[in-house]
Amino acid sequence: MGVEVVVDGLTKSFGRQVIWEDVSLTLPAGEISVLLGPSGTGKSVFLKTLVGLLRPDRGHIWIDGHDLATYKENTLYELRRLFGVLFQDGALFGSLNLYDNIAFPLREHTRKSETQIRQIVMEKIDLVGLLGAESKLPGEISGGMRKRAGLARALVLEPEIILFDEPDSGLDPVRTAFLNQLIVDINADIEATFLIVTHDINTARTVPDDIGLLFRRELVMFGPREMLLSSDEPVVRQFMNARRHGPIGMSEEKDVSELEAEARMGHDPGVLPPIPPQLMPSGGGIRRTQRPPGEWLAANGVTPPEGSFVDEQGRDWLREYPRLLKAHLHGVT
Ligand SMILES: Nc1ncnc2c1ncn2[C@@H]1O[C@H](COP(=O)(O)OP(=O)(O)OP(=O)(O)O)[C@@H](O)[C@H]1O
Repeated sequence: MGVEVVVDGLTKSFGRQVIWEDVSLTLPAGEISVLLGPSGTGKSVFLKTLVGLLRPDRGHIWIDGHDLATYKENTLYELRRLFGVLFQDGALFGSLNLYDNIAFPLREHTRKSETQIRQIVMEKIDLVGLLGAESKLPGEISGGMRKRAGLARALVLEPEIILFDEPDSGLDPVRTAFLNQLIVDINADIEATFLIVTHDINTARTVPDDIGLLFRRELVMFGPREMLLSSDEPVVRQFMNARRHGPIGMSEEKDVSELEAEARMGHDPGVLPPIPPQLMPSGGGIRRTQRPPGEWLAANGVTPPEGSFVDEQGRDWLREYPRLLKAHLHGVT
């Protein structure tokens, strides 16, 4: 099971440029969280700060009773092993084949024999669907394959927390759908804590348990997926539904005259579109940390729009989920 990450009052600036201030959130153990925000709001800086590559100005990052924000470099090294990171381009070594790339952290950070390493590497290669491609160089394979190889490498040291920096960047919609399914399946399997930075609104709407949104140097909202998908807070409604109307403009913020013009026309949060069902693990399982569809909405008295929780095959997950859960529990006991 992954670990909880508690971020408390985190602030980061470069010189006089404040990137974000007083960010507080909890990544629940074993859950999938997504961090959103317009370009340049500091999502990558947040990931780098979490993993200890950048030092925050203020605040705390609590993991297992340790505050990463105040750790000395030599102890940080140990704590960093809790993390697996999938960088945007996979960050593979161009001169090493996929096998050696994926074996690299094991050779660097463990004393495992080559036989043990082979077993782990081949298991991860199989998990990400790259069997047969082990001897290829990164330059010889597609961007999607490079990301999957990067994911295999992020998994070999059995991390408790996995950070994904725009896993869907540069991928076509079909490859993105496959990668999202892989992410959900891996979460179901290893139950680590996941944080995904993405611009892909479909990923943000269907994959996570929790969503956070950075805007104007602060964390506007962080909470259960259904809370953000049904929110009428203007910037959240605009971003979650990819609309032009709202506080976010072409460059990061709309200027005062644009906002005044919109205000004169009245606040228009737009009609809330149906809330899609959450992506389920393939193979009919349920993730241990998954919440039943509609749970947050019901607990908070929010009625979802017509057509919510219906998938592309016409299945209504408000009805489907309890059945699946029952079958799952019977299968387990
Ligand atoms: N090492 C650094 N030194 C100085 N400024 C930096 C550094 N790293 C990032 N920045 C600045 O921090 C700001 C946020 O950058 P970041 O890459 O985190 O944004 P982002 O939200 O991930 O953007 P995008 O969605 O476009 O990838 C930018 O203005 C960037 O120039």
